[in-house]
Amino acid sequence: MFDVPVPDPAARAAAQERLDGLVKPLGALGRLEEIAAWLAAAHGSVPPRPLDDVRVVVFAGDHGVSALSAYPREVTAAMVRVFLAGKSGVNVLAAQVGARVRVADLGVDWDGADVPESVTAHKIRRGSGSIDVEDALEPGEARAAFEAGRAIAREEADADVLIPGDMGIGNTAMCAALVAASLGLPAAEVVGTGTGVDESGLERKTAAVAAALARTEGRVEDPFERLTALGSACVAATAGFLVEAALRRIPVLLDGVFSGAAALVARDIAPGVEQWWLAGHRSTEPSQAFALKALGLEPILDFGLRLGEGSGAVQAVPTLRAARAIIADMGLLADLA
Ligand SMILES: O=C(O)c1ccc[n+]([C@@H]2O[C@H](COP(=O)([O-])O)[C@@H](O)[C@H]2O)c1
Ligand SMILES: Cc1cc2nc[nH]c2cc1C
Repeated sequence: MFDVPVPDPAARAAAQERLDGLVKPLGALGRLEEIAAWLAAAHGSVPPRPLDDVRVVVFAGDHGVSALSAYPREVTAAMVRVFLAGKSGVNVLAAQVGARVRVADLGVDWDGADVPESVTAHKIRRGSGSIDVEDALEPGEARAAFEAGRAIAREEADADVLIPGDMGIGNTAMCAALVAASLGLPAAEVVGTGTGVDESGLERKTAAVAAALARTEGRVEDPFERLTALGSACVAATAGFLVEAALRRIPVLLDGVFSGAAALVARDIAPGVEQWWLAGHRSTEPSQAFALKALGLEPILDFGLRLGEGSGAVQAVPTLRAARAIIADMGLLADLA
């Protein structure tokens, strides 16, 4: 069991009092005020710390159901090299807001011989089982991956905000299955087009997710069993990363469908962790919408993004900085001449 801390209620109350006294009509900065109070509670200070140190960790892994993607399995490993070269979407978007990007290979199906040890240090396995016909992970691997994700969060514990990203061809089918199993939803409601499958691709994907749910029915109540049956090493690690971030009082901006699926499982493992999260953006995947609704999170941005990698969440960083700025720098009504 985890003793999840509660974001500081005194800092939240002090932030709210200051927000109410700022030189504006009461509540006129809307959602920005909510975010400012949330950030103050998470950092335990008014104003919150400047968000100078924002870090993205891209959890990479292959999936047994990669044939359900619009792109070939080999893209996952190739993209690890793109992240390292600084040329991915999230590298470029993170650079815009001064965020750092780290990639962690939890389960890519390659040897990655010439990538830095820091990338593969927490590797659990190569690929995962094809969840429509077999378990994703061997017994014990879900917990090992969860612990690996916790270790990664400990390595990044100086951050002011953490962002989980993802790279893995086929991972949207895995996410749909995890979300469906977590919330008791049918495959047809949660499966989306991922990287852009056509109508027949969507049918095949829905059938595979339905088969995965039928195969594992009755044994996915336990979150670690759910990760073993339907998840992957990278999503289990992300759940561990989210839990450890909350234990260390680090606020998190969730990204797309992969974040949402990991977050649902993390919340089942450690209830209360969701208080440490904001949803950076709404992705196009239906299972992300279900996950965010169940977590009580309203996305900050809605740009129709479906890239993953952490790319949507990094774009919400300026909004968090704006929320901090109002509380740090605006004048007070009481000082009006
Ligand atoms: O973040 C999202 O919501 C999202 C939606 C669609 C696709 N993706 C990315 O695309 C890959 C998974 O798509 P697919 O079609 O291969 O399952 C994976 O690398 C994700 O990061 C991500
Ligand atoms: C090129 C490419 C980049 C990605 N980044 C995240 N998912 C991806 C899927 C593809 C196909």
